[in-house]
Amino acid sequence: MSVTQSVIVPAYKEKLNIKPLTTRLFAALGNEGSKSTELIFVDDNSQDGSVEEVESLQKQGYNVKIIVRTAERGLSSAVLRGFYDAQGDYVICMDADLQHPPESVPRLFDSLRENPFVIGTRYAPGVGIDKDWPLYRRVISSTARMMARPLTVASDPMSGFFGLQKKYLLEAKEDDINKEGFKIALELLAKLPLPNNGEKIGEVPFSFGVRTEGESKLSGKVMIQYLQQLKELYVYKFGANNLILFLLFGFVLVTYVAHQFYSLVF
Ligand SMILES: Nc1nc2c(ncn2[C@@H]2O[C@H](COP(=O)(O)OP(=O)(O)O[C@H]3O[C@H](CO)[C@@H](O)[C@H](O)[C@@H]3O)[C@@H](O)[C@H]2O)c(=O)[nH]1
Ligand SMILES: [Mg+2]
Repeated sequence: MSVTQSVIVPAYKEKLNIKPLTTRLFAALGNEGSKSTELIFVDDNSQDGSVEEVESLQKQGYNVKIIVRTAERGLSSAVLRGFYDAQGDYVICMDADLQHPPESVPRLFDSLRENPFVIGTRYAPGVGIDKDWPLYRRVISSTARMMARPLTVASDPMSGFFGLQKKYLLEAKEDDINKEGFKIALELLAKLPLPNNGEKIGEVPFSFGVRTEGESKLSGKVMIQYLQQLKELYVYKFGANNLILFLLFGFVLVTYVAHQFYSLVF
C-alpha cells in the first residue's frame, strides 16, 4: 500500500519523546492507517541520541524517518522542510513533546479529506489549554491569538497541531512563506491559495497536554519573531496601513510591559 498521509514532527532535543510518540501514533492509526502513513521527524542536529532512537524504531517495523538539518534551525522552517519532503497528499504537523495527543491524529486526517486545511483547536467546549500554564503564558497566548484575529477565521491559529492538503502548499511560491519563528499555521492560513478565501477550515478540538520530558523552546526571540511575522502578514493582507500597525504595536508594547511587571512582582 502506498503512503498517502504524512505526519511531520519538528524536534529539537526530544529523544525521550520519540518512542512514545511513534508507538502511540501508529497504535492510534491502527493496522490499515499505519500502512498508508509515514512519520517524519525534522531534527536540528540535536545529537542527543534521537537518530539512534529512530533507527531502533525502524528496525521494529515502524514507517518513521528522521531528517537531520545542520545548516538551518527553527520550528517553522523544520515543519516546511518536512511538508516538502512528505510523500503524502495529506500532511499533518504536531509537536514531539506529546502536548498534542497522537490519538487525535486520525480525526485530523479524516477532516482533511473534507477540508483543505485543518486545525487542532484548544478553543472549543470541553477542551482547554493546559491548566498548569502560568498566568503570563496564558496572557501571551490569548494576546497572540487576538492579534491574529483579522488574518484568519481559524479559532486557534497559534496551534502547532494542524494539517493541509499538500497540493495547496505546492501551489504557493516557497519564497513567499516566512520561515522564521513558531507560527507556521498562521502563516500558511494567510498565504496559501486556499479555496473559499480560506474560510473552509476543519477544526478538531483537543486538550493541550503537559510536557513531561525535555524543555519548551519558547523564548523572547520567538515572541519577537511572531510580532515581525504579524506585521508582515497585516501588510500582506491589508496593505501598509499605519493605523492598524500603530494600534497593533501599541497593544503589544503594553502587554509586554505588563508581562515584565508580572514576572518581577510574582
Ligand atoms: N527542528 C526544530 N524543532 C524545534 C525547534 N524549536 C522547537 N522545536 C520543536 O517544536 C515543538 C514545539 O516546541 P516547544 O518548545 O514544545 O513549544 P511550546 O512552547 O510548547 O509551544 C507549542 O505551543 C504553541 C501553542 O501555544 C504552539 O503554537 C507551538 O507550535 C508549540 O506547539 C517541539 O517538538 C520542539 O522540539 C527548532 O529550532 N528546530
Ligand atoms: Mg511544547
